[in-house]
Amino acid sequence: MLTLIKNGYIIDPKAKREGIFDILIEGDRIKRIDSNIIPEKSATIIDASGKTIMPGFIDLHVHLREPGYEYKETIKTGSMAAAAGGFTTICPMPNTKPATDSSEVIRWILDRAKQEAVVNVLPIGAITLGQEGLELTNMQELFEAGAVAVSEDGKSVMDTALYAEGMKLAAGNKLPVFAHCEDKSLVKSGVMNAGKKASLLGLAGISNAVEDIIVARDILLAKETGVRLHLCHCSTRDSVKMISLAKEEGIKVTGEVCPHHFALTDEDIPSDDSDYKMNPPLRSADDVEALKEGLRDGIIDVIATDHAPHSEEEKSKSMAEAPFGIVGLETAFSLSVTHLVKTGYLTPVQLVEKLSVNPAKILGIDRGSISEGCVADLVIADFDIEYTIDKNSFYSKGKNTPFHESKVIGQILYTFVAGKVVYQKSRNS
Ligand SMILES: NC(=O)N[C@@H](CC(=O)O)C(=O)O
Ligand SMILES: [Zn+2]
Ligand SMILES: [Zn+2]
Repeated sequence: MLTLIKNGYIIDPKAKREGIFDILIEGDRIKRIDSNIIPEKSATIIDASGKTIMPGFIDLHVHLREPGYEYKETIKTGSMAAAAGGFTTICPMPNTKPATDSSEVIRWILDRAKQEAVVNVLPIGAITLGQEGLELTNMQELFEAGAVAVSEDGKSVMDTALYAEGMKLAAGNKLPVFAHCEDKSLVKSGVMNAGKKASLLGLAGISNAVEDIIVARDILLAKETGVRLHLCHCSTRDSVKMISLAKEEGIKVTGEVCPHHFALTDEDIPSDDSDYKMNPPLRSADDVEALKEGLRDGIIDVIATDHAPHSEEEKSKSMAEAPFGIVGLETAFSLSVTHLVKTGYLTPVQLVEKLSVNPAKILGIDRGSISEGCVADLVIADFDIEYTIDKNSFYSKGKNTPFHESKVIGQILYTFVAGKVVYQKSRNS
């Protein structure tokens, strides 16, 4: 099986290739990259003139909800949403039911993904049993079963001594720790950023200190234990500052920002609407500016979605009652192009670094490039097309997004995983 993608503009920072080329795909691999390829055998031809070709995106932070919460999302539907968003590899967090805290659950997810997923699924194991914060998981067992990282996402490990022990075990097994930073004792009943807007809406606030205190703690623990620390969904100016300081000191820390945190501020929350409720919350304009500058300056390494689907019934409740989380896989690229590339914060090359090259590096996987001989995980996108986001067109079961009917720029046209088209934009979407 041959596929020839003609005249696309390749952006591949890892291979230092940028320009218009043809790509010949044979089976699951990239066979040739050159100008004007004429295949020996008959090939399916895709005209990519005027379009951009990038290595497939890698999302370090998704919630696929399986096992246990299949009414919110399944590995199958989550993977289809990923494909539609240009993501060819996704890492599901362990807050499932049961939690991903044993080799059995890791193997079950991998098995299910092999049968049903249209993209690569690399699971993240829990740090404590049942994510209860009391007893560490067997990280060697998780690693051997296929976990690519450990995390307690959904909450922090609040017992600092236990966490330090966990970090040492993770480091010993070459597993990075993906940290959700939230001091539970400070949150109380908070549902949105503490500030003027929260007071105006009469809702309880979540201060920046809730995140910043644990970011500081976790960086210090990483310094002491030598673990590779990846900070999930950073939302505050001080998180960016602390990551910058830690990097200057040579501590092995990386940072991630989610599209909603750079696309919206707390002032954009129109009313008591739980489609604007996520953890951490939408922050102030000053924080948003710091996140965008952090991305621009290379302090923030990764854009990840924290795709967190919930049912319509759950999200029809008020801010105070509904669960935290919004979907993100199908809007991440457009929001990034609209709010980072078109506004001059990131070049398209830097965007590919944040969405593909750096995540691959953090996972230590052989992805994030489209060179000859590589597995053909790639996307074809249009950086200039304008469209209106429609949540009803999502492949995800979750429709919980604050971006429904938002006008954005940039769209995914094709997604290839191992040489196969797993998503193709239909003419009227
Ligand atoms: N981000 C969220 O608001 N929710 C996530 C949990 C998490 O990422 O902490 C979820 O699992 O729903
Ligand atoms: Zn989290
Ligand atoms: Zn999460």
